[in-house]
Amino acid sequence: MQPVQQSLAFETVELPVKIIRRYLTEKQRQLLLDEAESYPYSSPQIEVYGKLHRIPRRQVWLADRGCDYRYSKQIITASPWFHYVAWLKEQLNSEFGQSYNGVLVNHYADGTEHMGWHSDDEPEIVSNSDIASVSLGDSRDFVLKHKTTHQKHLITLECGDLLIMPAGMQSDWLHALPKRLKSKRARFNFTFRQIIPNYHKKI
Ligand SMILES: O=C(O)CCC(=O)C(=O)O
Ligand SMILES: [Fe+2]
Repeated sequence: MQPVQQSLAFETVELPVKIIRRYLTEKQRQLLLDEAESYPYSSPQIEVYGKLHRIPRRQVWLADRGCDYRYSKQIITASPWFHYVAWLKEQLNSEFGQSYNGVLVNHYADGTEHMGWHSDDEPEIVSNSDIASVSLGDSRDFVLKHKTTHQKHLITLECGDLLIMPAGMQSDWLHALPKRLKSKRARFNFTFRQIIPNYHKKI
């Protein structure tokens, strides 16, 4: 038989991030989901154009002692690590040659909860470190937008997926987790970061 001639022209799109689908096994997903139900979350108020608003999700910052984080003009003190998330941090550090010392865990109760456009470019993040993002629970769309060309990418993140945002991409790209009103289930996201210890300590 004659080989079929490929007549379609395929465009290859270079993403600014790397995705590893189903990085966590079913068992690991379950253990981490069960643990994440009991983290000490809160929904702090943040100032947007001079007005205070509660963030539209719950979050907690788990990190090594002294690795406090500043989020929208507020210092978030580190809460201690939990067993499975600490295991995952060690796993990522050894597999990807990183030195993560903190993780921001976001809990979105359903598709009404979301996160607006931003870059993870706080000055306490070690500049040559990647950010590793692990998703659990319901699938949600994650969007990227280039700051000058406005080029956009949409990636549906599913339970157990790992997304790597390489060092340097935050200066060119914004990202967001938009509302998805059809989503009725909860989603957890873990963004592992490397922070300069004691950055916010007054001398
Ligand atoms: O929930 C997500 O996938 C995005 C989280 C995020 O961008 C962040 O924590 O900075
Ligand atoms: Fe982010």
